[in-house]
Amino acid sequence: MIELVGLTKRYGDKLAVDRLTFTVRPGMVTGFLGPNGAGKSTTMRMMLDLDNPTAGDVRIDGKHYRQLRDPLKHIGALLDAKAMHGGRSAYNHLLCLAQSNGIPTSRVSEVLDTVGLSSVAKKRSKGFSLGMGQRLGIAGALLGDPEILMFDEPVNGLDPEGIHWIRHLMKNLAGQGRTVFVSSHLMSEMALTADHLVVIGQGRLMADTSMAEFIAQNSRSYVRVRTPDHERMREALASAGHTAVVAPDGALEVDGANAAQLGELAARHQVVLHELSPQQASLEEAFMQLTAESVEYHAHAGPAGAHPLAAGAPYGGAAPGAVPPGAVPPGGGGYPSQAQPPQAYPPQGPPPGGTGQQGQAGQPGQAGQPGQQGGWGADWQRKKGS
Ligand SMILES: Nc1ncnc2c1ncn2[C@@H]1O[C@H](COP(=O)(O)OP(=O)(O)OP(=O)(O)O)[C@@H](O)[C@H]1O
Repeated sequence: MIELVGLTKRYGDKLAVDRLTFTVRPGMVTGFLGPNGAGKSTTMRMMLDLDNPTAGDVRIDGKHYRQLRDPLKHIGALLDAKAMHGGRSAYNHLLCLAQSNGIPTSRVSEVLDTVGLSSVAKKRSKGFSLGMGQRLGIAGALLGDPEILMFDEPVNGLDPEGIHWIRHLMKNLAGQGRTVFVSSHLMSEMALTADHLVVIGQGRLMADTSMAEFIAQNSRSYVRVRTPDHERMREALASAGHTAVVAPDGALEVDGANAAQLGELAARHQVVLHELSPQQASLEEAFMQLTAESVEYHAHAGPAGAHPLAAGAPYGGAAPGAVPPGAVPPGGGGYPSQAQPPQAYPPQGPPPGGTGQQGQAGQPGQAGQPGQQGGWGADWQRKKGS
């Protein structure tokens, strides 16, 4: 379990993390989301004692990180896959970590096998691709068989097989009762992996809730209607007081009525339907809805205006909350509060000033803790059994 109480970090004028209070619980995958520069990496660094909080506190199973004996046996982390000695082989990199944390040498080959790097174990890591580096970083996190695992953008650079593998790895680790805390900008991947979400924006806590609740609370549902009798359906909708938005493919997205009501409405007006499908927003849509106002770094994709079909007023009259012209986002979400210039997400390129990920040379305590041999994995096994 990881507990944060009022955790705050200020860099000069910049309040990077603002009084964060939440608990990351065992037995589930907790996703850590936020726009670029929201403070995710800074928060994770403070959890690992790589950065000092300006105020507040963070504890790992009730202790400060620096109080942990052999920290890799308690918490394993992947923060920056490139933060390793490139001249060392993958095997030697892990061997150093193992020896300084009282972890048996045999574990090195085990984790190399787990992450699929056995065949390049003797190769220097500086020749590794991004994805291979990620795998090596993940091997380092798993080395001490810890009960808490933390991954910052773990799928970055992984191929589809690798993404599939890490998804199942995280689920399995959580299924064993471990605490798994993972940040990612890949919403589709997070939707498949995380059970619980912690969302921050500009350093502040915006949500701490289950995946299902998050999507339900931060999105609208609507019904997608496709018909060759466009005009007649439009008139039918207007007569019933429903508002519709035209999706880029010409389908109507109707709020405020369920599929059965719309099917009956169409039947009464003798409108042929080719599609009538209730839509649940995706995690990405819900995330963008919640964080729209806390996005600091906007990219601009070109001239304003979405799909040409969206240029007119929404069908069915000017209902309150109707999407204004040009506001239907690509994909046709049509959420009123996204009525702003189109934005690519995530924005391309680094934010001004960088994200400050320099110097994350692994976890403290990965070196300099010799003499803790013996009992490897015992704590974890004991806790699992208790
Ligand atoms: N060492 C530092 N010195 C000064 N400012 C920093 C430092 N580290 C981070 N910041 C600033 O703190 C804010 C939060 O950065 P952080 O890297 O934690 O965000 P993030 O949510 O991890 O972003 P991303 O998703 O882009 O990785 C940013 O404005 C960043 O520029």
